[in-house]
Amino acid sequence: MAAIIRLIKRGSSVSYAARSFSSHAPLRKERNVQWVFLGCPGVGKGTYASRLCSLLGVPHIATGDLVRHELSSNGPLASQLSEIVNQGKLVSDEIIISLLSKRLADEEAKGESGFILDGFPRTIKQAEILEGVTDIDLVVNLKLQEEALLAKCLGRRICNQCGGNFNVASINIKGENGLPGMVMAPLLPPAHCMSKLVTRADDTETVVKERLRIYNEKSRPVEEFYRSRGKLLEFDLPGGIPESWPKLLQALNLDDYEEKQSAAA
Ligand SMILES: Nc1ncnc2c1ncn2[C@@H]1O[C@H](COP(=O)(O)OP(=O)(O)O)[C@@H](O)[C@H]1O
Repeated sequence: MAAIIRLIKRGSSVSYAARSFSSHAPLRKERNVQWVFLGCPGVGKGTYASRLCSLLGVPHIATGDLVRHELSSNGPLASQLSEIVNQGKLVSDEIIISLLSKRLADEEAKGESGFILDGFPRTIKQAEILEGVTDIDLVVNLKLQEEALLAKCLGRRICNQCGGNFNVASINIKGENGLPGMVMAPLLPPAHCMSKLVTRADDTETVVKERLRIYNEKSRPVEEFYRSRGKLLEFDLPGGIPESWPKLLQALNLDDYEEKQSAAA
């Protein structure tokens, strides 16, 4: 990880580790996974990436969380960032890479290796910088239809005490025009979080629509970047967590990994 931090900081294009994972190969032991989660706002990158991180024992690094942490701690970049984030725009590559480098350095100091990146890279420039400094094994592209994305963002609630992520939306989209229907039950918080729920300032209808527009303009090309390198695993979410999680594990060849982990525990 040290090499990644140094090189990300330098913006160098030196290549780092050897390739070690293809989407259908079993997990190898030499180093932990280095995966990326792509997908539109509201698709559930954070939910599925953090579950996989717990399963695989790697840090979950979400650049959106790094930005929100900088905002809430009133760091030197806070006022500049709040304006950008609350308009649904992207933070500059320079600022994101500086926040990410700091986080990677912290993980390294804790002796962590491997990672799942969530929300990075989001531009071709970020993807090129990342490619210049380390080998990404696999990129998971989570997909949901736009109607569900909007409903999920508007229904998202966060507990301001424990940080838990919940969703009050009850989604029931009828199948039409060749698109499948979709039912997603709300993900309600436990009673002790109920009175502490907050909504993200950028989860309003206008800002979510702008974030979706920006995703299509700036981040959609990142999918092609990884598709052309044979690293993209497309995953259409079939519903909420109960339906999607087992299918995602299957797609990642991790379905019996979860059983082995619980048996070993
Ligand atoms: N890689 C990135 N590049 C630029 N801006 C970013 C990046 N990651 C996060 N941000 C900023 O933080 C905001 C919140 O990010 P995130 O929680 O990942 O949101 P989303 O739900 O839109 O995927 C983004 O709208 C953007 O302003």
